[in-house]
Amino acid sequence: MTTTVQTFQNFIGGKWQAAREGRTFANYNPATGEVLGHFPLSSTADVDAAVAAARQAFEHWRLVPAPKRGEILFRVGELLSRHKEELARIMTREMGKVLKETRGDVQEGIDMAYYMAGEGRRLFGYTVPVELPNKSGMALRDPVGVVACITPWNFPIAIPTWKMFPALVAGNAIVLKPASDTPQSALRLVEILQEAGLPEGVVNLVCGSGHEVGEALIHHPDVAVISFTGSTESGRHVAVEAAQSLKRVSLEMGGKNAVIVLDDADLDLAVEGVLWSAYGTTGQRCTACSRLIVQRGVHDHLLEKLLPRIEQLRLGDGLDEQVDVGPVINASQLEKIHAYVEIGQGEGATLVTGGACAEGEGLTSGNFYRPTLFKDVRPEMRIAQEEIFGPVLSVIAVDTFDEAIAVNNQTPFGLSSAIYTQNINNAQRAMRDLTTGILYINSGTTGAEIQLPFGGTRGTGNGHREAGIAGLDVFTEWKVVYTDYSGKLQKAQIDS
Ligand SMILES: NC(=O)C1=CN([C@@H]2O[C@H](COP(=O)(O)OP(=O)(O)OC[C@H]3O[C@@H](n4cnc5c(N)ncnc54)[C@H](OP(=O)(O)O)[C@@H]3O)[C@@H](O)[C@H]2O)C=CC1
Ligand SMILES: O=C(O)CCC(=O)C(=O)O
Repeated sequence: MTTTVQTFQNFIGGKWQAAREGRTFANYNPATGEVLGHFPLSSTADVDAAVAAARQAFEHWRLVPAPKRGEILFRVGELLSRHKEELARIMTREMGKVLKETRGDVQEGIDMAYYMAGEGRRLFGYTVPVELPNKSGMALRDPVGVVACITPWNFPIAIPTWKMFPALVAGNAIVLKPASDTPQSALRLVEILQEAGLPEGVVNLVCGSGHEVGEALIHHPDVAVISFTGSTESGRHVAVEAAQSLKRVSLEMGGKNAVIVLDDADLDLAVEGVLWSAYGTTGQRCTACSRLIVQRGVHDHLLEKLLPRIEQLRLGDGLDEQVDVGPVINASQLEKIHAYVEIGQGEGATLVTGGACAEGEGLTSGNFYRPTLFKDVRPEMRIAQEEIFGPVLSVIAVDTFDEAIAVNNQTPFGLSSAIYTQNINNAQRAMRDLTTGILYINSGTTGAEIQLPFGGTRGTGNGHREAGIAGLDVFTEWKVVYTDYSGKLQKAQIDS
């Protein structure tokens, strides 16, 4: 039996169309190696067309009252809910994480749609008293223009929605460039936006490589904002290049997140949090826990409890509801993970479990890596400093809480941290002293909610945040308006 593999298109100016040069690329299921579809391998000409369409649409969209823009997003939320299972399955096939997780990914998009729909009736600015009589002053949020959203493969629906929905409710138009590993999820999301009634040109989708499509967006003079999530290496490049034209850039990049377990912790609770934040989503979350900083008093006992749980994790195709851990995204990521395992061994860390590709029934055609645990890791080792983005956890033993705080803070990243303690004083100190964008007390390092700001310190970002009210900032320009209704030149104006 032959099955035909579908060829998909870009979405530009409200029309589905092939790449102008007619090129395509294939996308594969990381659990099975199956070809999922052919997608446009776009060039600068496609980006130019998409930006022109967005630029034109912006002039109308910015004039649509924000509550009406919000109503369209509300419909998007309803459509995403209706298609949740279908979207989750597309995502699991494209990037491998298990259905529970891809359902959660769609749910984040739904939450963001409803949250930003509400912002259509707020978009709060502020008014303050001014110095002169018969004069008022207010600050308003204006849209910025065309926003380029460049997104990674690990949250193929959620992350595009974190960027697009605040940008849209604020009145901007969009060009989305999805990761080459997950174009179909983005394509289906854009179809839903179209079905919800978004006017043509307001959202455009251009598939293709970072080196061609991404570069063309960074350098395009009509792109006002670049909202990027991905690796530190690519993010730094985006920032450097975009600086030439003083483009606004928001960056969400890597993490080296830690769970701290103190001597007074509830160890059963800690095991649960560590297990799922380290190995859930195959460790491929920017918030994944890759360091376990544990006080020596409970070190051995914690590892005794954790090890069997790691070894019991079931690997396989994420479409199987019995599976706990799906594949790694692609072969080059598999190689990178294994190279880090060799680096860890070379540095003198003790490999406790894992450390090899997984074999066995149902695993031979996919990119599976065994959940891996290192102990005797020192904070300065590369496996404790660099982002691996896979199922590898490094255990660092410490003597004191002070030492735990110092170790947590001594990496180039600062996205998410967690602490397990039953002592309120320790929890309060953690809130004060851990230099992290997100802190969890008595739960693991993952599970962000969209109504609060998301992002990190140090090399994780460049100071911006996604989600919550803060998520509107990069997509809006403050405009201050003074109105003088005295009808005459006032004294303070003459004095100044
Ligand atoms: N802090 C956060 O919020 C999050 C951070 N991440 C980080 O993302 C990384 C994993 O994602 P991954 O997709 O591998 O990251 P990449 O940086 O490789 O890719 C991210 C996006 O950037 C594009 N891109 C690549 N090179 C360029 C370029 N020169 N110019 C413009 N765009 C480019 C990619 O396109 P293409 O796919 O075609 O290469 C993709 O769309 C991890 O490091 C992870 O920590 C992930 C999720 C959340
Ligand atoms: O679950 C979370 O903390 C959100 C994670 C996320 O967005 C990511 O890892 O890319």
